[in-house]
Amino acid sequence: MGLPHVLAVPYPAQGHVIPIMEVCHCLVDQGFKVTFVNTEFNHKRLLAALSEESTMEHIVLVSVPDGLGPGDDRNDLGSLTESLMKVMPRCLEELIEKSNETEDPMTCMLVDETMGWALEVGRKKGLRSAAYWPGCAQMLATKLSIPELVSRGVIDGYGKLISEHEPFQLGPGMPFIDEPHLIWNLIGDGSDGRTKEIVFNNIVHNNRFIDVAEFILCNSFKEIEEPTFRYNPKILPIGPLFTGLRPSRAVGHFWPEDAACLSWLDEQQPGSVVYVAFGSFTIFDRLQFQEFALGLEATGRPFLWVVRSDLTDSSADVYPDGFKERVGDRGRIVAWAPQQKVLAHPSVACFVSHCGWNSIMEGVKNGKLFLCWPYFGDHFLDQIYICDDWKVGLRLTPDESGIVKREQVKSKVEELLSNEEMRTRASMLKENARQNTNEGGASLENLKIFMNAFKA
Ligand SMILES: O=c1ccn([C@@H]2O[C@H](COP(=O)(O)OP(=O)(O)O[C@H]3O[C@H](CO)[C@@H](O)[C@H](O)[C@H]3O)[C@@H](O)[C@H]2O)c(=O)[nH]1
Repeated sequence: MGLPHVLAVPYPAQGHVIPIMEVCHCLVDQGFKVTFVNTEFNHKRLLAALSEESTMEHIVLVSVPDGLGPGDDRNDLGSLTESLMKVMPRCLEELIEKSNETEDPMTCMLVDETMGWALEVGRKKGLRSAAYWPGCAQMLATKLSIPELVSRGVIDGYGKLISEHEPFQLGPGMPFIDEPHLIWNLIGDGSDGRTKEIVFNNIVHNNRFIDVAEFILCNSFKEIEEPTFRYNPKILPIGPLFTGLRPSRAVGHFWPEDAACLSWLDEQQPGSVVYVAFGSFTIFDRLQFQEFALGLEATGRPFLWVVRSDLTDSSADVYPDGFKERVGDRGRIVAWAPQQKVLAHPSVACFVSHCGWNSIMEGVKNGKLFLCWPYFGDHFLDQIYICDDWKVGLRLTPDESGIVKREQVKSKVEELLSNEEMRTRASMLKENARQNTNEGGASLENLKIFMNAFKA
């Protein structure tokens, strides 16, 4: 008999490809072969960003079209989602059929929950499957509870809160959710004003297939979302994921990592550096970007700042006059960092973050404090967890002109770094995270249950 063979299908976004790739490395360690499907667009980026040292042993990278044209906006998540649903099912079927002619035919699928329809492809082709959700469990539980919320009279059949100004709780102890925090309202409304509707309909559509999945996995752990795991025990936490720390494992970056910043971190004092990164989607306008730069300068602290090539809406040199000369070697700016390694570095004191869930898990497992600056989507809910529930971070809040001013950046960094209670709580979370992924830990046990089942 051939190797157990997984077809891994992430949603085509950086925050989805990385964690699914991490799970795939765990599967490879357990003797699985993996075929990892990217869209053609992302496949090219991923190959171009691979470093020479990193390996993808037993992971075969393949690509399929996303159905969009060469110049189309792939950050328009509504049209991307719609297009994928049209073109990808047939491509996946073909991949499965082709593998049936090899020594190791595909035996199971690991599907991004956002693309639940792919579970149906697997079912038709006789594959076992697991769904993976890269955000917080609470958000997944909300998505899966749409029929319950409709029958409880909380939302209508279009996802609108019936009592608009009354936040609701999905289950006891879970965070309160109001209209703007419903996941289908979080992504904006795209250029044609249809994104909310597309996302809501897509969730309802996906929910029809979730029962096909034998496992629903997510990158979280028991202690940080206990009420949610009680409310929906089908959601199995396997986090925080950790492959990104193994030196030679490629985790699927879309941009080449600037590894030299690790040597720069080695030269800094322990617990001194402000690390700033806003994930793969966030965009700043020029004015806010400059104001923030001046805020970092005003902290007087060493900082490592990820400025992606597309972080600002301006192609010109956007830094304030004389900024780079004034901060000199105290400030290190990179286009893409090896973030997991950066957050594990003892020189890093805190993380100024957009609150993407992967970034949060990476910060939490390293005991870091957060300065939260949510951008869109789940970031606002994640911020509530950090600041109000776990109490390991503070908010950066735009003033009445919609700008986070430099004085606020400076004062919040100081307030954060002088807060001993927060530091103690962050260390406790780090310890919880470690226990979960150590031998005998709940997350590791869940991961093993899933892997052993699919190996059989
Ligand atoms: O310089 C960098 C910056 C980021 N990363 C990595 O990129 C990933 C970014 O993921 P995340 O922090 O979740 O942010 P987004 O890329 O914005 O992720 C999208 O996907 C996530 C999972 O669904 C959601 O939680 C976010 O809201 C959504 O924006 C993380 O693994 C980071 O380690 C790097 O390696 N280097």
